[in-house]
Amino acid sequence: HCSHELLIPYLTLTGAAVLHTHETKQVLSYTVFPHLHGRVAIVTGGSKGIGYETARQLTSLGMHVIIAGNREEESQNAVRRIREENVKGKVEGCHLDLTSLRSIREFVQTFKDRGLPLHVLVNNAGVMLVPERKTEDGFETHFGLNYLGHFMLTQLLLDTLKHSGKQDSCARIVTVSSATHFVGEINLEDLQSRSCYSSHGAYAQSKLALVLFSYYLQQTLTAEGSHVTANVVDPGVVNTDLYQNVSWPTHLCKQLMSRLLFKSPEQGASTSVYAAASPELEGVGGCYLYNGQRTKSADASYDEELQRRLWRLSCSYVGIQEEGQCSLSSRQLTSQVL
Ligand SMILES: NC(=O)c1ccc[n+]([C@@H]2O[C@H](COP(=O)([O-])OP(=O)(O)OC[C@H]3O[C@@H](n4cnc5c(N)ncnc54)[C@H](O)[C@@H]3O)[C@@H](O)[C@H]2O)c1
Repeated sequence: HCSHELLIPYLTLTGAAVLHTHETKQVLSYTVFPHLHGRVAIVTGGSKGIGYETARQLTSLGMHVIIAGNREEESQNAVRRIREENVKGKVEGCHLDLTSLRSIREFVQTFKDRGLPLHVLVNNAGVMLVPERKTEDGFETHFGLNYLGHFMLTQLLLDTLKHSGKQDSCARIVTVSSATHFVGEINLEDLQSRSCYSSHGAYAQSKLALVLFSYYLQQTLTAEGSHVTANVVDPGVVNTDLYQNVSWPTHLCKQLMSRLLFKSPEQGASTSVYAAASPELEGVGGCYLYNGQRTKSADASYDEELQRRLWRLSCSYVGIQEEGQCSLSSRQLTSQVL
């Protein structure tokens, strides 16, 4: 973890340059996507950046989109801006703070109380390179928010997804990872990065964990014969606020080059929307998608033993039995982690 300090700036700049040379900054065409009227989606972190564009584009395809975010005003602004476009679907905001297991439970309860189906869950929210600090439940922030928060959210919504998916129209879980997962390492003995904290290593670990989780989830869904699919998306290098914590030289480079080399948020959301809505991916899960195409993820992400061990540990961290039932209260959980 501690030797990662230059990797994210390096990956960002080389990734952006590769993107530029291959001219892959196009927005995928949505005209081929079916109208999705009546289908319900939750987009975490849908108030800005890639998540906002994902929410906007899914709404324009006719979906009922719930923007799940931790900043009330930002979410309401996003909802207002999307509504102003006279889009075909419905959009609304709902409070969700992924750094709090209590907030995740409350969000899911509020959603379930409405009796709505759920056809698409986009696990998009994330932070990068935040200084060392803990979530409400005592987890390292990247691990707790980017990975474990989405792990918990997905687990709690799985029954609704399973009820909503049909044989010819599966419910879809779309999880946003990053090329940074290629340099990630999972340290099962120290998932909270206590022995040596590196914000770069912690971010990369959280993004690799999301890929491992998604693949294992797909295996269990297939084994059960569920009509739910799980795919992972790499949005590319996108001009968003995610880079607010990078070092000042990287920030300067980004300021100078982002317009030319980085994808716009709209372009960055293309693959998430593709994974959420494309007929080509009907019934297809367990893929790593980049620029609207299936591609290979890091070798470590296919390690089934690692997937299983991470899954088990994650279940114990959030107090969920492997069958998906809650066994521990938040209070027990906090004392266990701390
Ligand atoms: N921008 C890129 O180049 C890039 C590259 C690879 C992967 N990604 C991934 O794309 C996803 C979206 O990032 P972005 O680039 O749009 O960044 P962004 O900073 O614009 O958006 C992040 C979103 O996450 C939300 N969020 C942050 N903390 C939260 C919390 N505690 N609870 C709920 N929501 C919270 C924010 O409110 C925001 O809506 C992230 O998972 C990121 O890791 C981005």
